[in-house]
Amino acid sequence: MLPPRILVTGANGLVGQALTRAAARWPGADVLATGRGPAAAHDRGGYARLDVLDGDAVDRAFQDFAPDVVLHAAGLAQVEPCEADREACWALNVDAVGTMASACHRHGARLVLPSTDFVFDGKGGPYAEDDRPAPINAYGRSKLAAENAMKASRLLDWAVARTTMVFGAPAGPEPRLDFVRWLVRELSAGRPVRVPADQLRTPTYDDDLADGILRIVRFKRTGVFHVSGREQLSVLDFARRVAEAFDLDIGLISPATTEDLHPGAPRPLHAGLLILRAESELGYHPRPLDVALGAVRDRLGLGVSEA
Ligand SMILES: NC(=O)c1ccc[n+]([C@@H]2O[C@H](COP(=O)([O-])OP(=O)(O)OC[C@H]3O[C@@H](n4cnc5c(N)ncnc54)[C@H](OP(=O)(O)O)[C@@H]3O)[C@@H](O)[C@H]2O)c1
Ligand SMILES: Cc1cn([C@H]2C[C@H](O)[C@@H](COP(=O)(O)OP(=O)(O)O[C@H]3O[C@@H](C)[C@H](O)[C@@H](O)[C@H]3O)O2)c(=O)[nH]c1=O
Repeated sequence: MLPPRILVTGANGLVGQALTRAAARWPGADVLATGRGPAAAHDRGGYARLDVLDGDAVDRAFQDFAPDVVLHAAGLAQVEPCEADREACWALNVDAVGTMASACHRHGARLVLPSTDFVFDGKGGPYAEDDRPAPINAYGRSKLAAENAMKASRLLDWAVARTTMVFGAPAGPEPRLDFVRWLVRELSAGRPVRVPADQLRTPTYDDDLADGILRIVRFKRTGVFHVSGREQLSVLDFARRVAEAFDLDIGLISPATTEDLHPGAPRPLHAGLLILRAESELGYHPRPLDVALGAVRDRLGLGVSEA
């Protein structure tokens, strides 16, 4: 396909930054990164402010930039805040997706939405694309509703990329750290941490996720794809692997139950994603977990040579 014009929303976030970097590597592609505040880190391509809750601003962005593809990474990706303010969660995670799908339909653009393994109930993971969603918290319900809003829209050219427990090393101010950077910060400071031993996930390196999503675009695929790491492990075991990869003290990590840690916001326990479809149809091959953790260590300037 001809190099497309790609609009990224939520481009200051963890997923949005990775998508912007990956899109900018597409030879000839024109990339517009957009976000609510000032640009966090976009040294290639353009950046513009765009509040996706503002339908008029979304329309203007389509008129001005005329995207062929929208990678919609703006969202509320935190479980507790979604429980605490369900209206705000719904407005951003569901209504704004409907607005974006309508705009894409009117302007003939494709739409790709990152979603989550939290659309499932955690009784039977890791999950395949055609397993039955049954979310157990407000965040998961909002993401499933967003998926359904895309399916119900008149837009034909849409894709959902479900992922989980994304980690990386994004630039800029960090209101909320991902699991790996949070753990590295705590262990580096010598603080003990309690992490869930009863949750299974398939943690995902941000650059691998972005590669998978750009493959969906390049191969013009539609529908639901699972794009995550391939290794399923407990959050406790993941924490231990992080400690090993960063030469930190494993003894500071102790097991807890999800119920103890998150009394007001349940998580699916046996979750994580099967990526067979992405592997076979997109040639998506995420790097092994330890290689990904080494890459994060390098990106954070904590590699062996820098240590
Ligand atoms: N992280 C994960 O493990 C994970 C797993 C599964 C699915 N996902 C999905 O991936 C997407 C991105 O998540 P993330 O981890 O990148 O979250 P994130 O780091 O919190 O990034 C979300 C971005 O959305 C922006 N945003 C919020 N409200 C906005 C608005 N009204 N207009 C424009 N931008 C707005 C935020 O802007 P500010 O910087 O101004 O707050 C932030 O930069 C979400 O849909 C999430 O459900 C993430
Ligand atoms: C980042 C962080 C984690 N933790 C501990 C408690 C959590 O149970 C555990 C795992 O952290 P997280 O993966 O950030 O928790 P989480 O259960 O909120 O994560 C989820 O977030 C959703 C947005 C995604 O869609 C899901 O795929 C998943 O990644 O680590 C903290 O105590 N403080 C922190 O700041």
